[in-house]
Amino acid sequence: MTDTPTPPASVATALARYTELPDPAPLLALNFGFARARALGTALDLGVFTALAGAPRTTARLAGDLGCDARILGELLQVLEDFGLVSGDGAAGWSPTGTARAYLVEGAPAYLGDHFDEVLAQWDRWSALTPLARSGDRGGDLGDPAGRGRHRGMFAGAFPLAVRIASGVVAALGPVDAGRVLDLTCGSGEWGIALAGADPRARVTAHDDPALLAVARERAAEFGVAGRFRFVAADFGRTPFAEGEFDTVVMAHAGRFAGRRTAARLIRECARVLRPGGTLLLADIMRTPPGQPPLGRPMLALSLLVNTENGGLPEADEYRALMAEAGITAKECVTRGLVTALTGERQ
Ligand SMILES: C[S@@+](CC[C@H](N)C(=O)[O-])C[C@H]1O[C@@H](n2cnc3c(N)ncnc32)[C@H](O)[C@@H]1O
Repeated sequence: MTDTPTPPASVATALARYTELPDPAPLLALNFGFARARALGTALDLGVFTALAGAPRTTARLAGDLGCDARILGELLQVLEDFGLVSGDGAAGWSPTGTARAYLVEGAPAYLGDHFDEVLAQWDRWSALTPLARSGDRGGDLGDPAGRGRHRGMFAGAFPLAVRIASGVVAALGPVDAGRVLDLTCGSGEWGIALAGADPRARVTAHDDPALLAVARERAAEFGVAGRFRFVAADFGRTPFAEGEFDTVVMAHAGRFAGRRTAARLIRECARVLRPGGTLLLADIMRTPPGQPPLGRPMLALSLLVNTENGGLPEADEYRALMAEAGITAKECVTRGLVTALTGERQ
């Protein structure tokens, strides 16, 4: 046996400057995160998961079917295997894993590809984060009322995620007597659907832009509650609703995109159309829900600065203050994952 030679003292000292440092692996993963997102986006663009869902295919066959270069597609499939999204191999055939079948195959009820597309479409805006950080000049249109309907993939495409949370929050709030419900800026309608599911007598008015209402209508039908829904397209600045018309009003995920001034206006509108004693359910991602871990909140806060003109993550107490100004007394507070729901009673 030969002894491993001891490096000269000067080499050992120099080496220690590199080996006795914290593990850099998390930094490398962060730095390469953009490539992972792009690889998933390209697999969705090409329709890889949808094509493989029918029957396993070899790399060569899939390349022919999708009109792709077999070498690059082969490497992409290896990456997707590494992500846990396909299994098999290039010669015997690839198949989507359970996660990919559930969320990445077009036509699946929980398909998230439209939402992911819209998130990836923020690429250029995020690439300009450095000049934004220097100048502070914001300009994204994600919260701009004029841009509504353009972000259908972002909002309606997230239904499979949102309906789980909305149902969980409604269940956590306990038995509901929702009555006449208004879901203001309802998106794909998950909150109205959750309330209609919890209260078989609830009748829901779903309000948004026509493009989003078409999605809400389909989703309400999917859940068998469309017969208790009506759909009202209107700008939230000029709604046709009467004073005190509703027992329950939902305002979900609107304030953080729109900014404080518009959120205050929306909460005043909720108060106006609620009957005295009626309930406001205000759900949003809030900055620091008491006793909750941050999860992805800091990144979402940054995303609102990148993608909206006025948006930002609000504090629950800011919403409580806006509710109080509008004549609504805050009551319960429930957090599920990233979403916090405040309830309040109209005075
Ligand atoms: C972030 S989404 C929230 C959707 C839904 N409430 C939810 O919880 O998923 C905001 C919604 O507000 C709608 N919206 C934005 N500006 C609007 C306006 N001026 N009038 C009516 N709806 C508007 C958009 O179409 C979009 O569906």
